[in-house]
Amino acid sequence: MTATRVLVLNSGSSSVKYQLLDMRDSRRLAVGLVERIGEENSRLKHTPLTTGGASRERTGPIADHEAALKAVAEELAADGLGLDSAELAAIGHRVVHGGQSFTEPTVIDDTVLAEIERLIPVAPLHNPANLTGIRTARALRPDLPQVAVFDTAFHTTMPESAARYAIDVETADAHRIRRYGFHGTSHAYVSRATAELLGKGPSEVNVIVLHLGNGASASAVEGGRCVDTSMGLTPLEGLVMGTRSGDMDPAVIFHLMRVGGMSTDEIDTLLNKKSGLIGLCGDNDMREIRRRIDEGDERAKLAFDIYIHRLKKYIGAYYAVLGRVDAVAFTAGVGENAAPVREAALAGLAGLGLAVDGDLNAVRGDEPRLISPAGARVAVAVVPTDEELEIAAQTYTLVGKNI
Ligand SMILES: Nc1ncnc2c1ncn2[C@@H]1O[C@H](COP(=O)(O)OP(=O)(O)O)[C@@H](O)[C@H]1O
Ligand SMILES: CC(=O)OP(=O)(O)O
Ligand SMILES: [Mg+2]
Repeated sequence: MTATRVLVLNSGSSSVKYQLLDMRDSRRLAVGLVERIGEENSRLKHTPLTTGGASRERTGPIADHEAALKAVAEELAADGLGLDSAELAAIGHRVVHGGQSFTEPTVIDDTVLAEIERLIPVAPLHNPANLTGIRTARALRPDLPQVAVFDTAFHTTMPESAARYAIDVETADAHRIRRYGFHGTSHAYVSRATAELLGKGPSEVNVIVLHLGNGASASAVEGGRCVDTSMGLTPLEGLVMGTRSGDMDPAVIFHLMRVGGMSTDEIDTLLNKKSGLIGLCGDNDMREIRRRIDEGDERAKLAFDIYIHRLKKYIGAYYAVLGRVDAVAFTAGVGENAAPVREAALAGLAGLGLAVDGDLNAVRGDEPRLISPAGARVAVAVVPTDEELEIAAQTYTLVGKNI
């Protein structure tokens, strides 16, 4: 029997998303999510897709990522899809920061683990969770190839003019300070799917991809290659996010230290966890913000307006970077679901050939779809991302090569 299954683990700071796929036809056998890890009210939702069985939920405290993965392994085993299966070919892991060391999916050994660990200071919310996922999976199946697929990989094609900060070159190089970019698996998948939606090959189109989840980033993709993206050394730069500030004058930090008396760690927490939408209005979920706006809440409205203003600036910037834009693609939790965000982000941009059709924008669905009016100069699309499928495909291709 040939092993054709891949388990994908996407470990976030407080969650794990997972999928088990059969790569003969990219079919999902099981999907699930563990959220609020480390809190009292953790939740595991597991959906087996082979048996037609209903989703199962576990609630109650799940202390850490190791406990989360063990619970996931138990749920899979209960459906006869356990990690001990001979049909499992590999486990694919999302790893957020690969620095300059990793530009391709990589089979994980001790050296690779050490490098992911070395990069923790530049992805403090993400790399530790990714590492725990890898270590736990390795302990459960030491014989199986474990593959790391890096968020940063797709952005390594950025030219130096976009990747470098305008700071002293020697200092930057000594500390490997440059713009790496993140969510690359999503930007790669969505830019390709957008080309397909237009009936073209990836090399034929220029696309602005707006990945708007809890973390959010924009990218300019020219003929299938990333030429700029909004996140930088860490996933803090760029757009306004659920809990992160995105762009601001770096002198705000000196000011908070000198005048505000805050420590480095306090400022780190402020900008990564207590800023963005949650810092502006107390909520980071766009659904809740829209509900509050409908009730006339001024703070929620201001938070929304700041979010949209930043998004619009990046759309304009990447329009200029690309020169010719064939499509703008919205993706991830907010991009796929929040019609008012899409409408507001492109409002007033008809002069650039950008517009949203109100009726098409209101349609919900899981398939890639156009929301621009017929005959528009630039296509505007909603393209659901699938980081797990992309990670599975890259993992399976790499493992196939190594057999
Ligand atoms: N129906 C919806 N309407 C508006 N926003 C939504 C909706 N569903 C999800 N979201 C937004 O999507 C976010 C999560 O996006 P997701 O891509 O899953 O993020 P992450 O992978 O960073 O956890 C939520 O915080 C919420 O703001
Ligand atoms: C890199 C990053 O911001 O990821 P996420 O959106 O999953 O937090
Ligand atoms: Mg995400």
